[in-house]
Amino acid sequence: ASLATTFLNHTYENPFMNASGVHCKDTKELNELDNSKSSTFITKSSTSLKREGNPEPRYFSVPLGSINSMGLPNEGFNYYLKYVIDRQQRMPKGNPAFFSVAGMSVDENLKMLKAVQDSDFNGVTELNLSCPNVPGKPQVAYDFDLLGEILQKVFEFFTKPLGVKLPPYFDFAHFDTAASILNRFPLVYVNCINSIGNGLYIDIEKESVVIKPKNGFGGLGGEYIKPTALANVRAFYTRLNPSIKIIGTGGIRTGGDAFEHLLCGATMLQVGTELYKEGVSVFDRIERELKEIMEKKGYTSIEQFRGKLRTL
Ligand SMILES: O=C(O)c1[nH]c(=O)[nH]c(=O)c1I
Repeated sequence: ASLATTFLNHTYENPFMNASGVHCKDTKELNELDNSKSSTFITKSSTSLKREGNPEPRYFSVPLGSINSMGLPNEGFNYYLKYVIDRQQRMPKGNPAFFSVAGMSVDENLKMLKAVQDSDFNGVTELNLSCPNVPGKPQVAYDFDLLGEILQKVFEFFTKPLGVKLPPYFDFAHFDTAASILNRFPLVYVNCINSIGNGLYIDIEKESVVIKPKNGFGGLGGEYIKPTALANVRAFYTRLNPSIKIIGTGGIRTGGDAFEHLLCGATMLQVGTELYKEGVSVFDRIERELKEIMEKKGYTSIEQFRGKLRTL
């Protein structure tokens, strides 16, 4: 069975990559990703200037997933742009990389995207509209007027491939409204989902929360969020123009989880919490498991079942 995946006219050897924010903060982590069985990588969401982020502990692995309130710590926009452009020069035949931006304002996002547009970067850009952990900043993707406004302004000048990272939605009216806005723009993908915002994990022995920022409230990842992630992948796959692909993120821990995201219609698959727990060897394991499932079912390619989720 082949895991070959064509996305934006490029064929990747498999659909797997990291989720932004995990194992992608600096050159060391990005190089390790690039040298792993991950088919490509995405950088940590960047702001114009370097940010320290929230006080620690701000990420905590728990049995069924993770909780985080990182607060957008990153090395700054120029650091990551330099990394991806140096890599293009080092590896001209390398798989296109993904570059994530998460400005603290519409203007900051426009400024970074203009710089990407004017740069030699030839990969894919992800506009993160769903960071749940910057105190006082409501998520753009939960403000539908702002969502339409920012995309309108972006596509007045941005002509390179652009996707958006979305938070989970939980209501059909929201799926419908979000999709009707997104369908107005030449996006190449939507990435569903970001962490489920503002969960609370308690350590019963200590009778305490486990992360310092926001009195312990943080974005949930891992097994907790797979049903919500699958629903969002399916909801947008069935609502968006076929030219807008879906990247499936959330709760991918095994080959079976990956298969389920593909059944819902995902093209690329991102691994976050499980990558944090296992390291880059997680890609070897998940790829092997997905191949085994496909062979047991008699599939030789992903196209044979992508999006073909049955209903009753
Ligand atoms: O707190 C973070 O840095 C963070 N954490 C997340 O769970 N999702 C995000 O998009 C971000 I920008």
